[in-house]
Amino acid sequence: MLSDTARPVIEATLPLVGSRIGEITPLFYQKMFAAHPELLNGTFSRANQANGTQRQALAGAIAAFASHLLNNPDTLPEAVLSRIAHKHTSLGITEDQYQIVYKYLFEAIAEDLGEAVTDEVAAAWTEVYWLMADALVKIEKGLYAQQANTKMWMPWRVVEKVPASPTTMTFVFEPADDTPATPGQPGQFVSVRIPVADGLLQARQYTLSADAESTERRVITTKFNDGGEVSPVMHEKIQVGDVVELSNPYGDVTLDDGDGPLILATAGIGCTPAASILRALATHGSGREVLALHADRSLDTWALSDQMLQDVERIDGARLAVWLEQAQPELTAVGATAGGGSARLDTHEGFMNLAEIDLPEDASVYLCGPLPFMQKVRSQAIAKGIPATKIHYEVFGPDLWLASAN
Ligand SMILES: NC(=O)C1=CN([C@@H]2O[C@H](COP(=O)(O)OP(=O)(O)OC[C@H]3O[C@@H](n4cnc5c(N)ncnc54)[C@H](O)[C@@H]3O)[C@@H](O)[C@H]2O)C=CC1
Repeated sequence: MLSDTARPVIEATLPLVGSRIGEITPLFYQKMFAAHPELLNGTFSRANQANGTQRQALAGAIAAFASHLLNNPDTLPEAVLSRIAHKHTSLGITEDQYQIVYKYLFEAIAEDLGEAVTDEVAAAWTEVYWLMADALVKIEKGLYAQQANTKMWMPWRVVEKVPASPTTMTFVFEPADDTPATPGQPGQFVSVRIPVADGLLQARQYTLSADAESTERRVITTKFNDGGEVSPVMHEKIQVGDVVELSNPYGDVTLDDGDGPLILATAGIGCTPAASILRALATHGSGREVLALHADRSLDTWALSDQMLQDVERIDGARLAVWLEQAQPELTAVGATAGGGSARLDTHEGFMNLAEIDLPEDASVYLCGPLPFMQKVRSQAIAKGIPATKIHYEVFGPDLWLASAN
């Protein structure tokens, strides 16, 4: 916990650090990459550096962590740390890298804040940094220890590559060596690491979209991001037979093993964790009550629609409702695809609105989709009486929800 010496210093300087964190974090990354360019080869995302989301997420995490320490002196923000640790382990982050980050972060703080960084201020913020770093290292060691192997990256061969909608592609991989694979959990992701156009290695996280528990295959569904670095290579260059590097599966937004009702609310390519959860429930013959809700632009853009509809059909207690921005005269055909199950398919126009439907009592809610979608649907769920503690959400990429909350 924060020491009695550091606490008043953090209290006094948090507003200043908070107001300058947007300037400090880019300076930090600039200094760190100048000294350690190798960190951009396979560890940090060059795209998230270029578009500024990585530094916004770091700024948000630091501010959230320091505020938490002040407001809740006896606890650590477990949810924030867990999310970061799962992302770190999927990228193979090691303990010694925290020392590198410390050095350049504190150089950036000193340079930006100048004389305001007295020895006392530096010592107090150093304490905050190591409280956070040590907690992350501990969680990350635990996550690495749970794996079936000690490797960060393993070769997997593409055995299938099929479009899941006009802009999305499902890839199925099988192991390309005899490294024992860790079974994943529905809701988890793997990092995919490939060389991009100029030969630099870049990694991205993709949710397992089916058969998450398998050790024999990994299935992901990726969206083509025009102007992106990784998905265009995946969609246009990677072919069946090619070998790519995958991490072990990570991610803490996973299906709980209770038997209570579930609401899976997704939008766009955010459908992947829900598709994986539905597949697992169908495979295990689950008797849970499941309400799957999905929002998309049109029927055509809805990736994995057939898979989701078919799995909903296989789960006795499952229903599905979709919201499509564009009116779809052919919507009734959706039920037909799923074997005549239109009675369990409810269709709406526009953005998702929970006020339009009945929700099961006492349900756990899983959200995944663009940030404004998740923020709106979370508020709608709370307005319908679902406690915030029962609402889980998965953020693809740097966690800008945290940043936007500060
Ligand atoms: N959990 C996450 O962090 C996820 C993040 N994303 C991010 O969102 C980006 C766009 O994903 P796409 O699949 O292309 O989504 P999209 O832009 O096609 O939108 C999908 C659906 O989300 C809903 N939506 C979008 N904006 C909304 C708003 N302001 N209010 C309410 N609903 C809204 C609409 O129903 C829309 O049809 C991705 O590139 C990714 O960065 C996407 C999926 C999951």
